[in-house]
Amino acid sequence: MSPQRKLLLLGTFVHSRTQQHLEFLHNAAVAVDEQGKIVSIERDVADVSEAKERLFKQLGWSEAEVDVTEAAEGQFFFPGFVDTHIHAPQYANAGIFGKSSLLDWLETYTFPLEASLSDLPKARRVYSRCVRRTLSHGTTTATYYATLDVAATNLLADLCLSLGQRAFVGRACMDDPEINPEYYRDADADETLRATRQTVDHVRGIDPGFDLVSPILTPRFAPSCTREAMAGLAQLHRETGLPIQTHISENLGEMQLVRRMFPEADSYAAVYDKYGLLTPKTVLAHAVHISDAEASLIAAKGSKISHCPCSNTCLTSGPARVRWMWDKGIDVGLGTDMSGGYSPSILEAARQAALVSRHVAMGIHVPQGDDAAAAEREKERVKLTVEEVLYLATRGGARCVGLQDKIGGFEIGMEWDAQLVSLSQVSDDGGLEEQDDNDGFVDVFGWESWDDRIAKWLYNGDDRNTKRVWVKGRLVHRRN
Ligand SMILES: Nc1nc2[nH]cnc2c(=O)[nH]1
Ligand SMILES: [Zn+2]
Repeated sequence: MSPQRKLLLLGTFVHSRTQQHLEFLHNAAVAVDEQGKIVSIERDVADVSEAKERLFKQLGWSEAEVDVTEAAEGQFFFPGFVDTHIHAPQYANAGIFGKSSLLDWLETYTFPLEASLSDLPKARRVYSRCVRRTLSHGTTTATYYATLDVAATNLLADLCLSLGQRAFVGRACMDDPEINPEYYRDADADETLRATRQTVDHVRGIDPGFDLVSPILTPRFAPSCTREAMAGLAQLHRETGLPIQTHISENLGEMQLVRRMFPEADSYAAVYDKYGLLTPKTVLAHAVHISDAEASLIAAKGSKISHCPCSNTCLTSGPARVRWMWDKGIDVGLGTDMSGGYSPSILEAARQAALVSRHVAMGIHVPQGDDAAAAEREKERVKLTVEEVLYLATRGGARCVGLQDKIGGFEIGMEWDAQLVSLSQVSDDGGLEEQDDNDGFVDVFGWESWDDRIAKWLYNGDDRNTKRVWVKGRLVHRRN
């Protein structure tokens, strides 16, 4: 990799200050060192060239060693998105799910595709496209499920590193002979653990500090795993401190299966707890149907939830209740869960999170009489705002994967994982400014507040608005 250059970014910066509030830094200057760390943030800079000169002097930098990017009118810098749950091999199936729901979808579409990626050239095609595509949508950190195949999983880690995406890469573990098809399963728990260790060792070899790419222990979901495999992975977690990801309570048929297969546990969450998998470093995808007691258990264990609204709709799994999870004190991030969800975009996931929360609200029954007003208030409360879903997409996701001190916002000492967003400027005759012709369909007339511009981007934006993407200070995607 060529040595990285220092960066100076100028213009408007937008990020989450809190769960409810965005912060806008206008006429700001952000300096990033060659390690990709933010070393200076100045706001309300009156004179750009004066500020440049002063900053370079302060930092001991010379102009020649710095790449300067200035956001034009209508553009802003935003933190890179964190996808807390995505299946890289399934990228080839994005949009293909028909009328299926989870268990038949796995059997019909997913297991055959995943198994076929033991063909390494095919895996390379799918994985490199997946990483490039998600980067182009502003995903600077992705928490990936790969497949059973160690070589292909290791290849995904290699590609994340070379293409510059921050990633957690999990070799999917599935050793239960009943649920997993014969053509796509581990021989036994020993094989699961051996193969997992091979991927852990590989990633340690290519990125010893796990600075950009880290392994993640990945029991696919309880029905896919024997008790021995789950307990073995939990032991590996205790030895290595590596994070864990799995699925929970996505679908009613799946939950029935769990009840039948694990009669020793009171609930789905209790299965993971019994075998040592509910930890502060565990990300649980979906949690659509968890009970109050399960949510309390997850909160007490400090485990996180990846909300996957697009997938939960596509596979008719159900509407997950983010406000309730937050009330319980659980950290929540967003997952595309592609190809359970059709889209590789976290902006789309954020939009869908806002919409699904409205479906949750519409499902709240308003009784006649004294309780009506309280029910109406609750209906309002469960709806997620623009600010809240963008928090989920950035800082919320960063907390889920333990990177809250490194990414998700613009603070001195954090790393420059960011995107430059551009919205089309409508000219006086109702056309577009020339450079904006290919900028998607967010039209800004000029009278909108910054809050309104961000809302327009959330609801109508796409990858055409994402002009530059950086991870750890490295430019990893650019669109003209
Ligand atoms: N959405 C989703 N749920 C799962 N549960 C077990 N495997 C999967 C998967 O690949 N996708
Ligand atoms: Zn999933």
